[in-house]
Amino acid sequence: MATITILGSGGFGLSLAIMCDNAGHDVTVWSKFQDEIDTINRTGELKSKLPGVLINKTIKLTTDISAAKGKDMVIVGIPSNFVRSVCEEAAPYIDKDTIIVNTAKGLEAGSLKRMTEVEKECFPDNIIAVLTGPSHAEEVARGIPTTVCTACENREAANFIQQTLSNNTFRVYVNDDVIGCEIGGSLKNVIALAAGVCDGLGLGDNTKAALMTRGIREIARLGIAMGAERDTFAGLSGIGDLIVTCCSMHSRNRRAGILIGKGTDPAEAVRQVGTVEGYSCTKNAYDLAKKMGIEMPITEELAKVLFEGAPVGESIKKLMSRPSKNETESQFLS
Ligand SMILES: NC(=O)C1=CN([C@@H]2O[C@H](COP(=O)(O)OP(=O)(O)OC[C@H]3O[C@@H](n4cnc5c(N)ncnc54)[C@H](O)[C@@H]3O)[C@@H](O)[C@H]2O)C=CC1
Ligand SMILES: O=C(CO)COP(=O)(O)O
Repeated sequence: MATITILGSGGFGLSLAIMCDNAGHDVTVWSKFQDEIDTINRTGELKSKLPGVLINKTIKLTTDISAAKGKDMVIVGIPSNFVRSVCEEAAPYIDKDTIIVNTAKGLEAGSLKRMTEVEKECFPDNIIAVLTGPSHAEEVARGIPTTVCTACENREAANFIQQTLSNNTFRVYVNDDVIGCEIGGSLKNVIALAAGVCDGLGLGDNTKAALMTRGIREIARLGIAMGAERDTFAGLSGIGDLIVTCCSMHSRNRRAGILIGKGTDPAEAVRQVGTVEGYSCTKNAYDLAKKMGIEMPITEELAKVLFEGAPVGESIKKLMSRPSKNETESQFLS
């Protein structure tokens, strides 16, 4: 039995809490918002985040962040925009031997840092790991078979996370490539948003296959330039998460994209859907690509659609009329 505090009572935090509680771990969920906890206590669920899923009564719920003290593992389940502020708030209470497990997918605005880099700044003495992969909360919470991976510079800690979180319906692989796992997990949201736009426009399956295939290429191109391993992008955190997010109606990124494709203003589409990590990640990834001199044509066009009012039709035309390429020669280079 492990002692685990999950920061964030959103869909993913709650789904992991249910899974860990079912596996016999001692689980506490922290929320910044008393109303989320009151709603769960009153109704047994949090319909706004995880409709139709009952939250185990054995899970402890609190707004007191000192509940992160004395735990084997603290799982960060907060949208990326708020990871730094929540981790700074938690830092005084976190013991040095607690393993921090990041699940947030995104890059920090401004600094363009990965989430585990942000967390390392907040918890300089702790081991920081990432847990990522194709894992929609709606399915994790219902015990639908799911595979993910965990990456950490400390192999012993990664093995501990694997042993602690694996069960009959949740299979955790260890991966040694922290950068690749985080970049794949964060940037697939950009491509999923674009895939949603194509679906909203009523484009075809060929289009989506093209977007996913060329999308993982440009994600890998950026990731490799940052120090990631090429193979990682063919794994769960890369193509695995890209497939589920581009194809599932659970995906908020895809759903926001569908609204945009049907003509809703991008900022309004995000407002309607809620947590749409791919929105800010498109800007952050595009800024990072420019800074590093990496070509990311789909990300660039999506940034223009989302933030500069570029017509989607023009962006698609531009992508389709780029200079001819040899797929083999240009594999990860352009
Ligand atoms: N939902 C999913 O299927 C999965 C989500 N993730 C990632 O997990 C992270 C969290 O996503 P979800 O749980 O889906 O989000 P969500 O929208 O369901 O819930 C977000 C939760 O974060 C907390 N929160 C929001 N604003 C906050 C603030 N200012 N300060 C402190 N806490 C705040 C609240 O407890 C809120 O319920 C995201 O980065 C997402 O990409 C990763 C894998 C799967
Ligand atoms: O990361 C996810 C599934 O692995 C969740 O995707 P959305 O944020 O698009 O819902």
